[in-house]
Amino acid sequence: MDTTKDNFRPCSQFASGHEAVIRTEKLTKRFGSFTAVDGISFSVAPGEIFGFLGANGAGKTTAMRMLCGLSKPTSGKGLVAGYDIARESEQVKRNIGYMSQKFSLYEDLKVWENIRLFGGIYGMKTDEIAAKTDSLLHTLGFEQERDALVRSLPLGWKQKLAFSVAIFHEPKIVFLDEPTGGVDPSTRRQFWELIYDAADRGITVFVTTHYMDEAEYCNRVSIMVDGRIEALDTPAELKKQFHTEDMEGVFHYLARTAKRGE
Ligand SMILES: Nc1ncnc2c1ncn2[C@@H]1O[C@H](COP(=O)(O)OP(=O)(O)OP(=O)(O)O)[C@@H](O)[C@H]1O
Repeated sequence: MDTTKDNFRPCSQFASGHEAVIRTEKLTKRFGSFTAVDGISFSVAPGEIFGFLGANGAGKTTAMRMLCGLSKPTSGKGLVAGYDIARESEQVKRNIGYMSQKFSLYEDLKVWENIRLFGGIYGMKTDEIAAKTDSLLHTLGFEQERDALVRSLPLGWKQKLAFSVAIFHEPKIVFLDEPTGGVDPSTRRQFWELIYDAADRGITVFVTTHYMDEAEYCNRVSIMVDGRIEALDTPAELKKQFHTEDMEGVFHYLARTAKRGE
């Protein structure tokens, strides 16, 4: 699939509808007297690719950890896949996939062993994992790498495999925390083709990135500054609103007021 913005699907379908798969209301996280996430409210529709942007220290990872059921909110509410992130965190975890640059595959295991391991962790049955492994390796063009140690793969291949493993159990939502960090633009585009395929199958993609070309690929983008969401709309609308030609301009306009991460 072509990931140029002109070929992208219309965004109007993602206006805040009734059937949001992620919905937050004044979601807040404090560490002592410091407010890392400051009352954020937004919703994400099924199959949407939602970009979650912000400068260093804006609060993205803290917010994402709450949405994944890994950290309890101090106040406010969050529903993910229909479950309350504070009270039903185990159900939340069962209905999502997660990938970050820091936490992904086991380098000392083979490609197929990683697939089996994560399929098991996500609750899939052994025969289902075996049946889907061949088709996954085929889709990725990794048939020859089946028995290779993950350590031996180029970074871009590892990230594609990590993403595929994170959605192997067909979760409702996949959370991606800077999934393409350190990868060259051409490999990043290939990675985004996998994201588009997942979204076409109805999987909602919630992604943080520091790359503004990737922000253009999202259906909608939110931009956090010092714990708050300062802007949220389609890339086209944001550019119009901030009178800039690209997302880089929007981001810098908002991020220049940030007190954190200086
Ligand atoms: N466990 C913690 N205790 C105290 N402060 C924390 C804790 N976790 C995060 N913070 C602070 O909360 C703020 C938001 O951090 P967070 O990691 O969520 O930002 P981020 O937007 O993901 O940044 P980056 O892009 O650099 O990853 C930062 O100032 C950070 O130092």
